[in-house]
Amino acid sequence: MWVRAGRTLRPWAAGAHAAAVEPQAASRAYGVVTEFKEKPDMSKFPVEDIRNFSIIAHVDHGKSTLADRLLELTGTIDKTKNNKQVLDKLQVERERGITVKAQTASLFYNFEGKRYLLNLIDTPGHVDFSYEVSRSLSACQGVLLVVDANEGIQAQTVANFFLAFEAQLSVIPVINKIDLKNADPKRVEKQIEKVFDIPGDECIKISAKLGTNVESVLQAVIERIPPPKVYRKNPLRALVFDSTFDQYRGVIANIALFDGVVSKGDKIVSAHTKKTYEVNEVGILNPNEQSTHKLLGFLGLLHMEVFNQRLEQEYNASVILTTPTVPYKAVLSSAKLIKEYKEKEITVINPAQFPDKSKVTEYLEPVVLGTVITPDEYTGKIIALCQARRAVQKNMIFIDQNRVMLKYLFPLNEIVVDFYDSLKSLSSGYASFDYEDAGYQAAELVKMDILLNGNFVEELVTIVHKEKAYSVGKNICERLKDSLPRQLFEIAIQAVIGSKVIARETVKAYRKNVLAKCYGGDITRKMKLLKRQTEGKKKLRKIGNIEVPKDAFIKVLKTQSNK
Ligand SMILES: Nc1nc2c(ncn2[C@@H]2O[C@H](COP(=O)(O)OP(=O)(O)OP(=O)(O)O)[C@@H](O)[C@H]2O)c(=O)[nH]1
Repeated sequence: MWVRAGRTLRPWAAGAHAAAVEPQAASRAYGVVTEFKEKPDMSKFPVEDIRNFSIIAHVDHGKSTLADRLLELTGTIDKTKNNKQVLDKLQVERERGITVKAQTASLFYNFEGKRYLLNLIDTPGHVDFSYEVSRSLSACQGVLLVVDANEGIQAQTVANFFLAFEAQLSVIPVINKIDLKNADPKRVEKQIEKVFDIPGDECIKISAKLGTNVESVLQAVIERIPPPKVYRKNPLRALVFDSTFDQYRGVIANIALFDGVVSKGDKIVSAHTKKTYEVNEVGILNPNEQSTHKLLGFLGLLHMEVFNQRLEQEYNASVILTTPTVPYKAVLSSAKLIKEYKEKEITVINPAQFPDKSKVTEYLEPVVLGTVITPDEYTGKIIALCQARRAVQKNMIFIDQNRVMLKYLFPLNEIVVDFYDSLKSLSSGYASFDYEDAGYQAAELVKMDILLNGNFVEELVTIVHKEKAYSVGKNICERLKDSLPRQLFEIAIQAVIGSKVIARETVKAYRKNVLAKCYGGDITRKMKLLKRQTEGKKKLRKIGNIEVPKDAFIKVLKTQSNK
């Protein structure tokens, strides 16, 4: 349910109802929803007939396709061949065929003589976007856990299941793609029993693509997921689980209603900021606007490239990429710094502000508990990869005859750039990965600067583990050398810790043939021309403005943590 509020707020009420609902207007605005024959009066819609649920799964296991079928079955959209990932509205989602942003849709479904309101939140499956999953879950009472009948349980299936389990949500296992030639739903059912302790007969076997058995999914949502607990007589209490920005209408918030009602004209207060807003509109469909939610940096290379692409495509913005960083902590020893920061332990997000070792008792780095699920044959290579990323093994079990589940404690900075890409490439795409926050651990860290002809490249300042500083520095210099276009002057690339140069590469200058027009053998004239060229280059080298192409940064980042 959406509501438009004041200049600044338009909440989407997943939990209960809102008073003023204009679904016909919404259907015109967003183009995918057919008009309702009658306007549902949401203020009277019984709370016990509402279900808030999410679809969670590993990437590509078919969440968006299942969402399409559910939208069709409930008459929310017309049944046409063009309904492919209808909830994936962003241009970048359609181009890449993945869900990036959690989307919502409200469905009405008649079952056994009753009309139910089913609020569906489609979530991204790719590991870089898992923060969207946990936020969506906070608005739900249950989930459909979709598992591919051929691939079986993967790392994000496990991670998402535990997010739902810890949030005490009802979990409905759905085995999808049973139409595939290699589908083995029985094997997947057994995996679900073994790993999640859910009785196999609770699994619903479907083909989202063909629509086979999808109706039983809707019925299970009604029968197995409880309605939200909302007390309409209490004062309004709601959780904002997403927000977007419309340049004409302001901030739009998606909310799950816990108590009370929200109506047009209401004054509402943000518990966090204590600011007051006025509700201007209320509805039940999620619009198409962009999120302005500022992020936790990028959560992986795909996340970075997708956001870059979105900013360019949707806002025509030119983007400067910097090295991804994680929030480090420093326990200060310098009395001056403690006074300045007013605390002893500080969090450092900008590497440029990383305090020097002489002013610090210890540095701390964030760690995550990672889950890898892989066919047994790749286990050796994956263990070596994890060790190279300073990870510590916590567990290793066989989840069926030839699939292994590994648990490792990783320093976050070792996986944030390209661990996922490396894992995929060394397992021919078969291994899957997910991770969850596991606090901080002490670490020997240093700040490394990159210099081009003596000038700092701000985008490439990096915090690295002491043990890896030399190889990371060398790798960045080599990568930059390969990606910087040659100039008329020589470029010195240096990796520096403090005043110590730890790696160096040189991009040779273009050599213009100044002797081209100098026919014959006047040696003194030739010497003069060459001397003038050398002096000119020296001058250029000092003042030369070295343009670093944007893709050079991406190339550097892609391989940086492999070494
Ligand atoms: N054969 C078959 N293919 C399916 C089925 N369901 C989905 N697919 C295909 O699987 C691929 C992934 O489907 P999506 O619905 O985009 O998967 P997703 O889980 O939403 O993926 P993300 O949005 O990236 O997390 C697409 O090519 C679908 O056509 C099914 O039941 N059978």
